[in-house]
Amino acid sequence: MRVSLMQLVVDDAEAPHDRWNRVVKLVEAERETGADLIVLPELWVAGGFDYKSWSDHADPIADSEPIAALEKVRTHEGAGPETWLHFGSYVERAADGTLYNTSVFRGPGGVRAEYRKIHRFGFSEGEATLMGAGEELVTVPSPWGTLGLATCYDLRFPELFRGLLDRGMEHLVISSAWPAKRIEHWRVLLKARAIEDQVFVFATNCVGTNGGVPLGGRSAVIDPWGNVVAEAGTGEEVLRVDVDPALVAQTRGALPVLNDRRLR
Ligand SMILES: O=C(O)CCC(=O)C(=O)O
Repeated sequence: MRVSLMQLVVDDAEAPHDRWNRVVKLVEAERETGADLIVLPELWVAGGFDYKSWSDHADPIADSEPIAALEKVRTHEGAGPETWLHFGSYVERAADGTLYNTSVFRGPGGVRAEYRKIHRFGFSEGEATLMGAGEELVTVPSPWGTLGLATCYDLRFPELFRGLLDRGMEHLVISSAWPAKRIEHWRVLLKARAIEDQVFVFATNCVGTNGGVPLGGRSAVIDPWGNVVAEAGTGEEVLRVDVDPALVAQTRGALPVLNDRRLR
């Protein structure tokens, strides 16, 4: 399984429209490398910390221009072959007007999943006041095993991942806009989730300064034993990694700690 984590610059100096046009070309080039799964970061169109602009860049998922443009890339304009693509998250405007931080996932044969971020970051501002909270855990069946979806701040809430585990998660896909200031938390928690749930972790972050907040990069692939298979730096880059999904079952067989869970 070849995974491409696209660590994007999401900077105040670039207009969202220019950014998504640029990223569509990057994803097209990445598709040509033979990636099985491409993963983009959180809120990379509007910017994870540019709260004030969120409403200007919000759409129902079905009406989003950037998502439609990427869907064309993903499907070779409908002519196939189709790539598996985690579009990252988007400011979704729901039918009742509520905004959500929604991850959009598409795969061949009509695989579609949307995950509304459950834990909103910001305490008394930002997401916590401007967006609705998702309520549903989302897993996606794939040829490589069941993928669990999570977004950024969710990483701090281990019970979410136990819930995904109970729904069959074998690989965790996380899309983020995690600040540089707390990047050591990110690195430790990614490893913790891989070790405690015995999953591959595919985690894509942003870089650049958004809404005045420097973002930390360090996108990473962690194996189910907790080894860092690959880690990005602090600039724009694609982390392109081949992994063996069978390592999840091997790890769970060699160290069957999940069988000893008592509290559910
Ligand atoms: O938990 C953190 O430190 C960062 C979370 C965050 O930036 C987010 O969820 O957007």
